[in-house]
Amino acid sequence: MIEVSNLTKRYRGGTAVDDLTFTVEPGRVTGFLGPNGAGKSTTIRLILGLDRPTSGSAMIGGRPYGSIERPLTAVGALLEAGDLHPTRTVREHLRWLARSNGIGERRIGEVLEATGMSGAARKRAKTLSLGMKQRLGVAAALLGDPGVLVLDEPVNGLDPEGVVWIRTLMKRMAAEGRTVLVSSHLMAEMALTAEHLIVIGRGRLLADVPTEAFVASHSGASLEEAFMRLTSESVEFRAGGAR
Ligand SMILES: Nc1ncnc2c1ncn2[C@@H]1O[C@H](COP(=O)(O)OP(=O)(O)OP(=O)(O)O)[C@@H](O)[C@H]1O
Repeated sequence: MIEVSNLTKRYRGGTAVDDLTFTVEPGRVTGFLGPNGAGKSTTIRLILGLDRPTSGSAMIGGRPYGSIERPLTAVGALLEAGDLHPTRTVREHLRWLARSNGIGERRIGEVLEATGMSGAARKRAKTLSLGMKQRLGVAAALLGDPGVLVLDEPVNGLDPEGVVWIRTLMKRMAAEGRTVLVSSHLMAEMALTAEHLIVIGRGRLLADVPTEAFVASHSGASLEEAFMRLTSESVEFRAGGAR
């Protein structure tokens, strides 16, 4: 479970996350939505201890990320700009991560298999396509067999087969009782994947609802239309002029 309580992050230029409180429950895929600049990536970075909150807290299984021993065994994360050593091979990258978390060599083969990357194990990171990098990122997230998965825009760069694969994987992980938080701009994809939604705008919570109820409350509009209506006041910039 992920618990975000009164989380606030201010930068010199303004407030990215503004008194955000929500819980991500295990056993279902939770979609994390919001227009550009809403604060999704900042929230995810705060959950993963990559940045310090100005106030409030983000807990994973009751603990801040930074205090979790062998964090890969508790939380798997896929971030938009994953850092890959360019000349390291796929297997070397996973081995390096596994070692630092006390994870055995056998698990590397398992995650390569699970992500369709077995055939690419000896490829160097710099030669991977965007879709393969995404798959490697997912393999790294799965390494520690974690109970919590946090995925920032995982569909980016994936071809249609990859999109179905990641959707199926997230649903299976949730069905196994794991906590799955996934951010995306692709509403049609979220409608198919997420059972629950957390929507933010300008750093604030706009909705924390089951996907079905969210769409139903917007008189049968598509998720995309419902999202546009909810966030229309919260977009930072709009084509054609002022807010
Ligand atoms: N390191 C930083 N310094 C200053 N401002 C920042 C920093 N990181 C993010 N921001 C600002 O915080 C706000 C939220 O950004 P964030 O990247 O979290 O939004 P997002 O919802 O992930 O956006 P997108 O959908 O475009 O990825 C933006 O206004 C952004 O400019």
